Amino acid sequence: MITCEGLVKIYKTDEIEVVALQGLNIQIDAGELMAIIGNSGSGKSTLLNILGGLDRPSAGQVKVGDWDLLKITDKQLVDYKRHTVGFIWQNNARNLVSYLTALENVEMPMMLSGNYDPAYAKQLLEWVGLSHRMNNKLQELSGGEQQRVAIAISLANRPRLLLADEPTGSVDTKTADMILAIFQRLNKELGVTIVIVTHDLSMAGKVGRVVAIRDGMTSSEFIARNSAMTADDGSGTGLAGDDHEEYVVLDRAGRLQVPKAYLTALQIDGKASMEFDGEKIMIKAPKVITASEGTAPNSHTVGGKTK
Ligand SMILES: Nc1ncnc2c1ncn2[C@@H]1O[C@H](COP(=O)(O)OP(=O)(O)OP(=O)(O)O)[C@@H](O)[C@H]1O
Repeated sequence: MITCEGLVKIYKTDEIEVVALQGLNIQIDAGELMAIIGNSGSGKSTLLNILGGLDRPSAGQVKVGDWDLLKITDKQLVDYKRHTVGFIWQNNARNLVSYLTALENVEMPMMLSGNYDPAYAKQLLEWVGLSHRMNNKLQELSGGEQQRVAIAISLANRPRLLLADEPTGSVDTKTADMILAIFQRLNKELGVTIVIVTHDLSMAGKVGRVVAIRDGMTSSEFIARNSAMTADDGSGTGLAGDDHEEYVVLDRAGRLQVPKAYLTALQIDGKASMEFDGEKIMIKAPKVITASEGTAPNSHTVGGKTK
């Protein structure tokens, strides 16, 4: 459903340019429920905003279904946001109207977009487990309940893709589990593709695939073997355990990102030597060549003279 290839996003301000995404590749299948993790500033929200049509890519390829988000016109983008994608933020509930009921809050955007469907509004609140709180004013609901109203609203336009940026960032563990269970149900029963950006490793650990972003590029991927992944292997993500297999991501040109911790441990800086023994590829610190050792290993001789 989603294909990003060599995706670049550059933010330009008066004096500086920030390269938020530098040639990111990612493929997300229709009907997938997956998570994106990464340190602060790695480009997660930038990616999500581009996929949600809130921000424009600078270069590369980004396709969602039949939509090409690099070439899309402003008018088509409005259509895309209205019909294809739903968005959930950490503090979504802030955008809700406190003196309206939960149901009225779901109905209102439906009315504004000309798709008023009261039966569907009720069904959405049932899906998020709030049928008993439908007629309560928003201010009477807890933070977690308000976030569930926000999830119901994000589905009001029947999107095929749901993007959630830190959806459990400001709720307790029990509510976070409940929100994840709602996502799992929506994914299974409605077939909505769901992409979650999160810092919450326990949440990431409960989905089938997790993609780690580092410095604006996809660096590694964790695929579930069984269910949960919680153990920290020291690789910096805290995700690889017995339950998930970690893979390094290679782009089309064969480039990969080597974790900084590995490079530091081997004091590799700028150059490395690479060997292939028929089964494995080994990356090592370059051999230090002293004057007494003579010719450098990467030089070659032509016509008897060293070049
Ligand atoms: N509107 C903007 N203008 C200029 N720079 C920006 C803008 N938005 C993001 N950036 C920069 O782009 C980089 C990636 O930011 P982004 O918000 O995508 O990271 P993130 O991984 O979501 O971080 P966090 O987890 O802290 O939200 C950062 O260096 C950030 O400062």
